[in-house]
Amino acid sequence: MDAIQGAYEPISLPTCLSFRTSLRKVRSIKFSGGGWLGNSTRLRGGYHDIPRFSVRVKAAMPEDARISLVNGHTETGAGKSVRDLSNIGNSTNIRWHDCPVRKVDRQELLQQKGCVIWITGLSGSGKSTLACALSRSLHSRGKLTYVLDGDNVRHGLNRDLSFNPEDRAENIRRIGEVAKLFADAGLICIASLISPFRKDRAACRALLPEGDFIEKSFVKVSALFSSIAWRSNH
Ligand SMILES: Nc1ncnc2c1ncn2[C@@H]1O[C@H](COP(=O)(O)OS(=O)(=O)O)[C@@H](OP(=O)(O)O)[C@H]1O
Ligand SMILES: Nc1ncnc2c1ncn2[C@@H]1O[C@H](COP(=O)(O)OP(=O)(O)O)[C@@H](O)[C@H]1O
Repeated sequence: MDAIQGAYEPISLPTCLSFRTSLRKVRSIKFSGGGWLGNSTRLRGGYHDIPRFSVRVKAAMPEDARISLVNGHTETGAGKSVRDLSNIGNSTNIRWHDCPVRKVDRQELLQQKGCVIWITGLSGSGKSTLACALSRSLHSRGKLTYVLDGDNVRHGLNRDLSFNPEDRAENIRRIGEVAKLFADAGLICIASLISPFRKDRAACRALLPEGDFIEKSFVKVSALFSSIAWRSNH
């Protein structure tokens, strides 16, 4: 797997990079290419054991600059292009704005951990039933939840999408991004989608810190729970 999984937040070129990495520990980030002299930035606090971080670059970064992550003595990431990591194209106007009220503050207020529970399974397998039962159960325990159901989202945000593989991927990508925002808001977001392709679900998982994306294949894992939930209402 690539050490650098792609842009985590919008990157405001040329001064700010923020991304996720699959490396458990990253010691420094190395810049090269574009006439740069292989600058290496040591991350404060030694090793970082979080899967994402931001780095501010003071000098202007050339378009063909490449970055690598250095993990101890090993250099990984194979010089990913900064431009490839950006999801805002050539714009230099879009910048990431941090808000002083952070996820931890919202979690503290709500007394819960924001996360995504992703329920996947075939059409008619009981995903929506399980999502609603779970939401009701958590709600009754004072937990704030929100269900993102494939059917419902296709009535609005994703009404322009069909069921071909490309549109399904886009459907899942958008819902993954919305789910990430809900989790960041401190909610327990329950996404209920067919989401048939593992790579699309993996991309959604990669948007969140480790442990904050809980995936359940409805048919295999949750059938029993669903049966109980369903029977208790029928
Ligand atoms: N091929 C095809 N043609 C017509 N309608 C279809 C098709 N596939 C799915 N559906 C219906 O769309 C509902 C939502 O699907 P999803 O958004 O969860 O699918 S996906 O994740 O994008 O694969 C889905 O809801 P559920 O039955 O609740 O899964 C279906 O009602
Ligand atoms: N555990 C269960 N046992 C029997 N029927 C169920 C169960 N869970 C859901 N159902 C029924 O199966 C149908 C499909 O459920 P639904 O939750 O809409 O599935 P999905 O969201 O995967 O399409 C509904 O009629 C629902 O009432």
